Amino acid sequence: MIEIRDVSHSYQKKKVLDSVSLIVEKNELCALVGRNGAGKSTLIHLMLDLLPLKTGTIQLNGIPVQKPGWKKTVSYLPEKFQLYPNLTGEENLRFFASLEDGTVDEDKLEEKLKLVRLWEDRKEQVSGYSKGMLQRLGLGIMLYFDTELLILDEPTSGLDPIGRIEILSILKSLENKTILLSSHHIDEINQICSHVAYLKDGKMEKYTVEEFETKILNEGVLA
Ligand SMILES: Nc1ncnc2c1ncn2[C@@H]1O[C@H](COP(=O)(O)OP(=O)(O)OP(=O)(O)O)[C@@H](O)[C@H]1O
Repeated sequence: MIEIRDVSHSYQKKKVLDSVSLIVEKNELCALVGRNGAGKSTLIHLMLDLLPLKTGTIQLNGIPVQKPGWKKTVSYLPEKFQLYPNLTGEENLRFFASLEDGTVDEDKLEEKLKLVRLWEDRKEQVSGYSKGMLQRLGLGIMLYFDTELLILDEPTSGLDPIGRIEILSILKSLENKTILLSSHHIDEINQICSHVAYLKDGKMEKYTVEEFETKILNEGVLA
């Protein structure tokens, strides 16, 4: 569960988030939507303690961000995940998996590579991977940690239609996950999300996908 209450953020004198509140319930898939520059990345960075939270509170699964333990509750997939191009897909996953305590769970490694449909390509250097494969590997690394809470920054950005469908179908297949993903595509929001958190002029409103389509979409907020 994500609980954001009265969060504000300014860059110099420019107020980007103005007393933003949002609850994402357990097992909910919620899209984070707003025009370019609306403050989506800023909010995500505050949620991950990548920016200092000065006003308001953010709790992830009941743990306030900045307090010990919150990092273990959440995994984040940035828009561009930095992989090692000269390592294979499997070696990349192995590297990130081992960062926690130096060990790798071999069964889990296989399970996640199969889940993101890279088992057959695991021995190939990632410099030879397509954009879609790179993004699926990033997703596999994220899922290796088995956190209940997932935050994804434009997970299908720059992918061709097939690459997007592959990412969406993996996300759709996940069980017992609470997911917040930023997106500019109503078709993908429609396919996998139940709710939309809409940022506009520094304010946040939450809608069901149906409400969002009827009330907001004619404002032309999405690509
Ligand atoms: N480090 C910074 N210093 C000053 N202004 C910033 C900084 N980071 C972001 N901004 C500004 O804050 C506003 C919100 O940016 P942010 O990246 O959070 O928006 P976004 O909704 O993620 O945009 P996009 O959809 O284009 O990724 C923008 O006007 C941006 O120019």
